[in-house]
Amino acid sequence: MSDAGSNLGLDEAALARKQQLAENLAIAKAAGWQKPIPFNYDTASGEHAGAEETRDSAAWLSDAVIYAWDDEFGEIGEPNPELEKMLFDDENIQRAGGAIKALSFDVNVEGPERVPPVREFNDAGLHPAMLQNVKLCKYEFPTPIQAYCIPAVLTGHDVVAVAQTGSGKTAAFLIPILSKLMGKARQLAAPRPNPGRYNAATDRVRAEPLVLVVCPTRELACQIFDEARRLCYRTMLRPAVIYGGAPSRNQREQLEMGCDILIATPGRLMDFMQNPKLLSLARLKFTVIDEADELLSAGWEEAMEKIFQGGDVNGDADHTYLMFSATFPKSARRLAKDYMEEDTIKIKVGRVGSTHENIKQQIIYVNESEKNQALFDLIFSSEPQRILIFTNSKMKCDMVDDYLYNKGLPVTSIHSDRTQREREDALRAFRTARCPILVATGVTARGLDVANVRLVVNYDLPSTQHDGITEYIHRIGRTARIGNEGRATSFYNERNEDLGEDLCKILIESKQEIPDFLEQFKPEDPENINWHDGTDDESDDGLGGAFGGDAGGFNVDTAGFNVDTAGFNVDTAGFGGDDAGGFGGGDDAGGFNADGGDGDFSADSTNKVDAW
Ligand SMILES: Nc1ncnc2c1ncn2[C@@H]1O[C@H](COP(=O)(O)OP(=O)(O)OP(=O)(O)O)[C@@H](O)[C@H]1O
Repeated sequence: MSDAGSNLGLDEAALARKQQLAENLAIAKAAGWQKPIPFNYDTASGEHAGAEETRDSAAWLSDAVIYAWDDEFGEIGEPNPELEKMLFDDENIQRAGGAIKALSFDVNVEGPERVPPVREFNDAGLHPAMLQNVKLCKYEFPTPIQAYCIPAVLTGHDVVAVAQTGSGKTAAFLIPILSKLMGKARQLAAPRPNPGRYNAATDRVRAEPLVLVVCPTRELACQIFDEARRLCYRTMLRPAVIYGGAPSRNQREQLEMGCDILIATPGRLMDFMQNPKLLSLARLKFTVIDEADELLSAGWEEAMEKIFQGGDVNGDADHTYLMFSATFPKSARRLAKDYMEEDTIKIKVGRVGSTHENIKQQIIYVNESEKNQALFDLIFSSEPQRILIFTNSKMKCDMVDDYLYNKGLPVTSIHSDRTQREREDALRAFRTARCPILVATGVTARGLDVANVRLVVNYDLPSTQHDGITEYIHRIGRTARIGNEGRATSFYNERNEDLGEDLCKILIESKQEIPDFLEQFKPEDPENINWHDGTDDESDDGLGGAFGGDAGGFNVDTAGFNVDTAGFNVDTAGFGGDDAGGFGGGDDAGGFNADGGDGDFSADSTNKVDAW
């Protein structure tokens, strides 16, 4: 065939593709989907444009604006209406939904002293600035994990806390920690230039944070930073975030202005820890390990060692450690014990690794070769909505993205081979619904909090070799957050039989329908499920059995619990006021008894009621 002939062939094929795309676009449009926005990799990738050059068009998340404190301010800084609007009134912020009751589980607390739950933020003894910020966030009531974590942090003991996805764990640690520091920031914080008159040439300082929050993914780090920006509003506490993939220079510049709350991914943290002129951890009062079971799993050992006892990390007893997650398999719990104090307070909401009924889970049988069509049918079976689709490999992720794009749908994708610029842009497009469909690998499963994700699709179910049911719980937890409702549809076939049993158990536990093809995996006694990962096995979990069945620890009956009559006095409980530094709030709170009794607390008591 001549060159001209082959060109003609190509042109025809290209023309046919164009026509097909136009037809697909028309179908998608008729179904209500907006036009897809192609992602321009040429201009956005680091190689072509250079990370620094694209800064003005799309700032790195680490450069997001924080409240500018002025040393002339009194206890609480002047309001900044523009920033306030940006931080608290963004239409894309997640808001609590009406189905909040589903997050109500038995709360099991174990520790050396009584932890009196707080039913209202007003009663939690929070610093006035924190209380204001909580109101601006539109948080009306503490979630169960917050109700117990706020007072638990007050006791000064280490804390391990486990609660379902989307139940407000980030605020559960940030609110008490930051509130506590607000009353003492002037004494505790390292000297730093007055931000109002900062001169980068002469005023740079070493960052000496009081709080370190470590989490496994960059996206999650930025999200925690966002929450910290909100909760530090109008205070002198300066949050900063450091994470891989984005230019170190920007992050270094932020640290050089001073930093009280450092949110970090482990790799970048270790890099920066090597430069003692830039970062010192000697002042740390709190270290939080978020998604702790992930960070305690293989691959992160070196980072964890350094964070717990490396370099100049404050090794004094006034340094409190906290660990949080929605899942905590037994293997991770054993490791956690090596790092935590003996008298750690352990809080679990419901069964460790469980999920809630607000997620309507559906498992459908789909052969590998039919998955694209099944996905198409699923997407078009309901109104346009925000959808998150998980695949097990980067290649599949790209393939599904291309497939949906060619079907005329507004889709984008994210995985670990993408540059950080691409990752941030994809997530921004998803958050703002410019691209309401996001295809992702597991990298984004943990922690991601995007408002209004109505449907999660497991195009591939996670294999048991890659965290199986634990990853499933985190993935489906991207929908139905904080009292909202959502659906999680998973494509199942014979390749997923390894997951069948656990899947079946989760469906039973969360009162979902069991499809026929999973009947074979039904446990003999559905009322009494045995979780092989040890979540219901309290023996030898390294944490004193705290995360086992009901017999370990105690259940506090919050239904019959009345803060006022129970004699709990917030003023003496430690937070706020002049005495804000007295982390011995637990001493006073120790006399508190949830049943209004004599305060003779016993860790074995099993007063059972539900929270929230
Ligand atoms: N008390 C509250 N009232 C209303 N909304 C809240 C409250 N506390 C937190 N939120 C919001 O709930 C959402 C989910 O919180 P968060 O991301 O901390 O959940 P999580 O428990 O850490 O979930 P995951 O396990 O998936 O990481 C966030 O958007 C947060 O702003």
